[in-house]
Amino acid sequence: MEQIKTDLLVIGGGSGGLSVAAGAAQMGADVTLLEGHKMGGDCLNYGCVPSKALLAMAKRAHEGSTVKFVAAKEHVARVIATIAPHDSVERFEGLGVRVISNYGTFLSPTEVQAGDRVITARRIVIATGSSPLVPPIPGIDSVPYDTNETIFEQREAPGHLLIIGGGPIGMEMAQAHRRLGCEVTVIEGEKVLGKDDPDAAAVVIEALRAEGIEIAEDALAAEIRGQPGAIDVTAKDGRVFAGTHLLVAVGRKPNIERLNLDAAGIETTRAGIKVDASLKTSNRRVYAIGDVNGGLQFTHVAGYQAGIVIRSALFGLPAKVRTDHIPWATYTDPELAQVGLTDGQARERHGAKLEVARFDYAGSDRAIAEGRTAGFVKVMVVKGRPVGATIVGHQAGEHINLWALALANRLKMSAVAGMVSPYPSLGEVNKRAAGAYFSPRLFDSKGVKRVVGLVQRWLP
Ligand SMILES: Cc1cc2nc3c(=O)[nH]c(=O)nc-3n(C[C@H](O)[C@H](O)[C@H](O)COP(=O)(O)OP(=O)(O)OC[C@H]3O[C@@H](n4cnc5c(N)ncnc54)[C@H](O)[C@@H]3O)c2cc1C
Ligand SMILES: NC(=O)c1ccc[n+]([C@@H]2O[C@H](COP(=O)([O-])OP(=O)(O)OC[C@H]3O[C@@H](n4cnc5c(N)ncnc54)[C@H](O)[C@@H]3O)[C@@H](O)[C@H]2O)c1
Repeated sequence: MEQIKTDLLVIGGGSGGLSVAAGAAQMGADVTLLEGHKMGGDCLNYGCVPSKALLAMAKRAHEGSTVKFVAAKEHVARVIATIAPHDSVERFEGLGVRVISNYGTFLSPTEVQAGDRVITARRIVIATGSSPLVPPIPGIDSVPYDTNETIFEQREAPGHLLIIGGGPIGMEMAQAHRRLGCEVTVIEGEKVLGKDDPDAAAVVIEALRAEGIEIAEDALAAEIRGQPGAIDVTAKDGRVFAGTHLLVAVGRKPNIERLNLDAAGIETTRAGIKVDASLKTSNRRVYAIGDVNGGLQFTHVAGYQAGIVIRSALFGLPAKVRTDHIPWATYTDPELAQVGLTDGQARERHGAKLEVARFDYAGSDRAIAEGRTAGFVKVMVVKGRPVGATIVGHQAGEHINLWALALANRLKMSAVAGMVSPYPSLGEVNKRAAGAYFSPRLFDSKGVKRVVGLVQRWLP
């Protein structure tokens, strides 16, 4: 066995692991990175990148271009190949990282084996991500099915795609496939996009239904029967959904099987590896970031957590994660984006102190000009500061950036209201929402009217 001593060992070369490795190596640490499968992890190979590339082709088809299903999939492969060099072994070796293309397994609290090498590290970061959860629904193994790990490889268009799960993966894939000419049925056990504001989710659901997607809620998949090309999913309440192909998108499970965490004294919960606010596991020299710790499962969260670990592991500085400023977006058309608390969560937390400012896309001249009037901005405000924002509508994922900035820096509503937005930009919806917060104070106030009356009497 070859023995390696390193400052920082990173296990997993996806969104989180690559961010830690690149940052730490460029700051002068001796860094070793283990990746057992594909550099770039889920986001590049089976997640964000292929899903957005497929949605982009689907959008073109929806707008009238002729897009063959196979051509859309080739576009997906090209996009991955274009981005891949950025996450490649070569690039990371160029940054000074020792990359080992193998899976890591703990031998002890400070040693990890990868193939025929044993690595001892001062600090270890676990960033092994998550995998699709495939629940043991009776009959599931009797039919072929896809997950996010296989669907982007399929070159043949499904005639009728059944999707179990109406979360972000289910809804993005539903719209992409529908727009590329497939029949699509979404079978959701509870509520579609259930982690989001229900009024906002309703806007997405209505738009997708209008495009011909069948969406069934409160339809927990309980049994699957059939054969290749003819699949039936039966819901708990007896409803039967028939299709030709099946996609399972019902959530994630943490990638911990290969790690032998017991040998390292690392505790887990059902969601993933247990971490404290500084992302340390129950073994104080080991951190866990990204999907594997079972928190919010997004690429930008893995990247944010990488920064926290660098601060703590490289500089020995105290660093704690925040979650109150984390945004997310579902890239259906219309998009749905959130940062901070939803209306429901804010009401529960702040009660009567909560004020909700709302502006509808229908009031935006640009949205009218573009024919994109479905949607709204809702801002949850407590004592003059936003504590959450929900946007559903055209480019909501872009517009949420402003509120992400406001929440990250604890800005006041007056900061957004004081911004001058170019007219007629769609982003003006944010300023108008801030305006909606102040307008009752300005226009419905007897005090303001009295002051204006007085001043007008005395002004020359
Ligand atoms: C279809 C889909 C669409 C998505 N879209 C978005 C989106 O639009 N925006 C967004 O923010 N997020 C999106 N996500 C979520 C995003 O992909 C994840 O949150 C992100 O990839 C998590 O990063 P990570 O570093 O934790 O894990 P990953 O990126 O998955 O990386 C983990 C890596 O660790 C490797 N590994 C596992 N075990 C070991 C081991 N023992 N030793 C060595 N290596 C190991 C794996 O091979 C993998 O490469 C999407 C996910 C899916 C599935
Ligand atoms: N745009 C984005 O940022 C984006 C896109 C895709 C995925 N992601 C990330 O990946 C994660 C996983 O996505 P996901 O959509 O798989 O998971 P999810 O947990 O968000 O949604 C899964 C859905 O499946 C439903 N479900 C579970 N069991 C069921 C059953 N037996 N029958 C019918 N429905 C059932 C659940 O009620 C839930 O609504 C997301 O939470 C998110 O963190 C992000």
